[in-house]
Amino acid sequence: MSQPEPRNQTQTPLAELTPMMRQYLEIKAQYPDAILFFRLGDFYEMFLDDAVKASRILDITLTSRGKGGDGSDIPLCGIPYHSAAPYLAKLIEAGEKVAICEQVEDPKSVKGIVRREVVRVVTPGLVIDGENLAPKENNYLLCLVPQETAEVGLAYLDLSTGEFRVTELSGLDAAIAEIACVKPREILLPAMGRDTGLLASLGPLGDDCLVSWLEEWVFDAEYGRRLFQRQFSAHPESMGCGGIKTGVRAAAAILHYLYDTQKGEVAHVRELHPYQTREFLVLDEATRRNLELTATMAEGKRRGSLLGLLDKTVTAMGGRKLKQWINYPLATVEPILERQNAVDEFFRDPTWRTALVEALEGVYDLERLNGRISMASASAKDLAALRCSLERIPLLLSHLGRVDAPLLQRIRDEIDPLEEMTDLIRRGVVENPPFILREGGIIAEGYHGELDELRAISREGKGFIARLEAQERARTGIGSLKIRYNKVFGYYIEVTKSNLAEVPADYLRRQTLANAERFITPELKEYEDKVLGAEERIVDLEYQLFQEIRLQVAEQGARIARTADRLATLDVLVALATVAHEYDYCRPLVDDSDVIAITTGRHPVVEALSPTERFVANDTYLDGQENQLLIITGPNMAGKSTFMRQVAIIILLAQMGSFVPASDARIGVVDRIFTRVGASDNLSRGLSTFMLEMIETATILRHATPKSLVVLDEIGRGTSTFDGVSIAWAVAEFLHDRPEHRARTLFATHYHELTELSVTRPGVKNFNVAVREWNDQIIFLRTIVPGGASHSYGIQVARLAGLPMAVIDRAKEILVNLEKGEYVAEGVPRIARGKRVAEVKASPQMALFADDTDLLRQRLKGLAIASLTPLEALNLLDELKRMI
Ligand SMILES: Nc1ncnc2c1ncn2[C@@H]1O[C@H](COP(=O)(O)OP(=O)(O)OP(=O)(O)O)[C@@H](O)[C@H]1O
Repeated sequence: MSQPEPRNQTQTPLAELTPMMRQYLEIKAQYPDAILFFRLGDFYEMFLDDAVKASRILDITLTSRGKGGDGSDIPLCGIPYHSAAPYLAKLIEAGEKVAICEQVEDPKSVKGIVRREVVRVVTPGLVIDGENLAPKENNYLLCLVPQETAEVGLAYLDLSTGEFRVTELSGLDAAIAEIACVKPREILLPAMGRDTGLLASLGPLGDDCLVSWLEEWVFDAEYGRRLFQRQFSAHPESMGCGGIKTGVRAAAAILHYLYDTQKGEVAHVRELHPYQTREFLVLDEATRRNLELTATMAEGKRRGSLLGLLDKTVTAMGGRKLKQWINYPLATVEPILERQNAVDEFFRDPTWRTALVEALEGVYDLERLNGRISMASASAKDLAALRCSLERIPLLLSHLGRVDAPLLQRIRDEIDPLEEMTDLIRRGVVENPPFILREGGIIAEGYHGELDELRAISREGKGFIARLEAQERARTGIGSLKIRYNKVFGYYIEVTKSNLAEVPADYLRRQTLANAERFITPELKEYEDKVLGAEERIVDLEYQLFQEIRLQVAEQGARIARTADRLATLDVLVALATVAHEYDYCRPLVDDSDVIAITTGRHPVVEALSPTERFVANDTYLDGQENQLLIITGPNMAGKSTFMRQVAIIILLAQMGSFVPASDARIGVVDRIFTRVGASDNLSRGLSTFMLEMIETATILRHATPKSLVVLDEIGRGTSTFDGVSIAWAVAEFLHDRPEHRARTLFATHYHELTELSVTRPGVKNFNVAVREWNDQIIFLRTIVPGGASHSYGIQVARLAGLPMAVIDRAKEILVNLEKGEYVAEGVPRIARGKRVAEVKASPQMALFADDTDLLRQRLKGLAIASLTPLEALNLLDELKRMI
């Protein structure tokens, strides 16, 4: 959804419009690319093109209001302001921006038109309200600053949590891979990129999110420094961003956009984390997709992906952190071991894990609560949720009393119980406050003296009325006398017509009804003022006190953020231990060697998704030397792809700090995993399957290092057999022979010729996936065994797939003849039997050919070879040749 062109809202001259419409158009002109929610009393109204668009998206009635200067109706639609949230969510979900324009003066105190201002622009990348966000997903706004010659700058922010990161990447391809990993909801790009086809180079990534173009001056380095100063009170250099100037410009542009849309401070965005992708195990876009790390390839679902399997986290923060760990596995041994030690400690003690999970279960999304609190949009319910969460901390800490793993010790020491804050909210806010802030009932009894007094008056007043009623009944002797209340008259005494004679002289008449009269007394009036005044004051005071409490909590935002982060890490570590225990994983030995040795490894997702079918485990050994490149042959459907993916996933799991699905594993840390697997669905970039395959292969050959893992699945199959074999062969040689690219490689192929590489290349080893033939059927054993496969069994697999028997039989005939190298005159494989033979014979050409053969035969039969001279023999040969 790229940003629409600014529209010409109306041709009407401003002077001819009503003052309100003029005000509307003036404000709208400042927000041409947003839908303007224009506050009119209890409604947000939308006009003109906005109204047409919004009524369609929201499925609400489009009406019209007055006339424009040209006499045409002005389209209009509106939504009630107090229930705007779901409508807003729907527009954002549809990729729209919404500018919220409020009345900033009290209409009662203004003559003429009330002043209005846009107080906030909500955009898909800057959503903070819980109901618009998936709990376990981040909501990122990303900014990309491409450069011709230097590094590309990239920064992204989740405003709902305050997470803000920045990096630089070499080239647009690397940046695109990073964008695919971050999956932002909105991308900011420099306006100059409009003319250079920047959006087109982003391909489908640009279609999945809103693209907003920012003017060039926003990216000015000096302006960026000023924004850093305003937000962080620091220079980029002191924040570790000295070496990434383009990255800093991207981050600063995000700050600019934030200020421009939020109109207020965003104090919870208090840190910016610079990072380099090479600090992590690098995975390109295709590899992430192929390995189905966070979404399945076919449907893009979380369920069925690695994330879906591992996600035993119980907090939303933990869920998001786990996804980050999968997206950014580590690439150095020390921190991996640190996580492993922690997982190991939990792994050994299921009871302890259960206790921790129970304690964590009561913890709400502290990161997002913190964001809303700091942006003053948190409700009293949010504060109560914060209190509930913080109340779990003492219990959690008591469970972490004795921990050995240094990471766990750090987590324990850095989780801040924030007792004084828990105490403040407990004292200040009632246990279960209402959602609405302006109707009272929020602040707890005993928190504020004046509030308590006012409440007593209000309560007392009500008691007084009841007593007064009894007293007046007794005084007047009118049993049916009632004291009532309505909004117009306040409190009054009602006496039916039949009792009017008994009314005392001090009653003042207020209203006459058909069969009753209403009176007041000075005493009643005095109490009324007190009670009603108190109730109004209570609501105001409660709101003021609530804001004070929220502000005090906001001041501790940094502490809440740190605690939230540590709790999230704890949640992930416990989840990984739980998975390891449930699926019987082992702790891998992770080191700096070149060895990848896996004993009885399994594919974690395939294994878990088909619990009825036994998953056959396989060993793997790669060392970059004698076992550097494994050629894996075997029939279709045998399990080659599954095996190779499983090796890649086991490495990734190990580098996340997780245990792995194997009985034993040693993983020499890998710098990048490359995969070239099957046909990609990326045809929308306008490339053919083969072209794409070759582009991906080219990338691999350029970037693979001896520390990388390369997975190649049937490369070359998108072209003719001879071309395919040649390319596959040359690629394998390249990866073996070039020391700088000697990556540990798994190479699955149907070209059995490739197994011959092992004769001349010492690092190449052949393996195949074992199958057994039985009664012309094929049974998949799924075990990887040394040696090359003898057959492809493609026809047997086709039979399993249900191809008609006629086709299967015919294919077998053709295969036999192809294998014998027999061809008919036209180069078609010679046919032993079958229908086509008869058809061929019946054709006139072939009949001619048959006659010639007979003639040839007759001529040869009649020859007396012994009596031929050499010259006659030569002439005869010439004649025979001409005959055919
Ligand atoms: N080790 C295993 N144990 C049990 N089932 C397996 C195993 N490996 C693979 N499978 C199952 O076999 C099916 C086919 O596996 P896979 O796609 O890996 O075969 P392939 O050899 O790559 O086939 P093709 O050459 O046609 O791409 C998978 O759907 C998977 O469920």
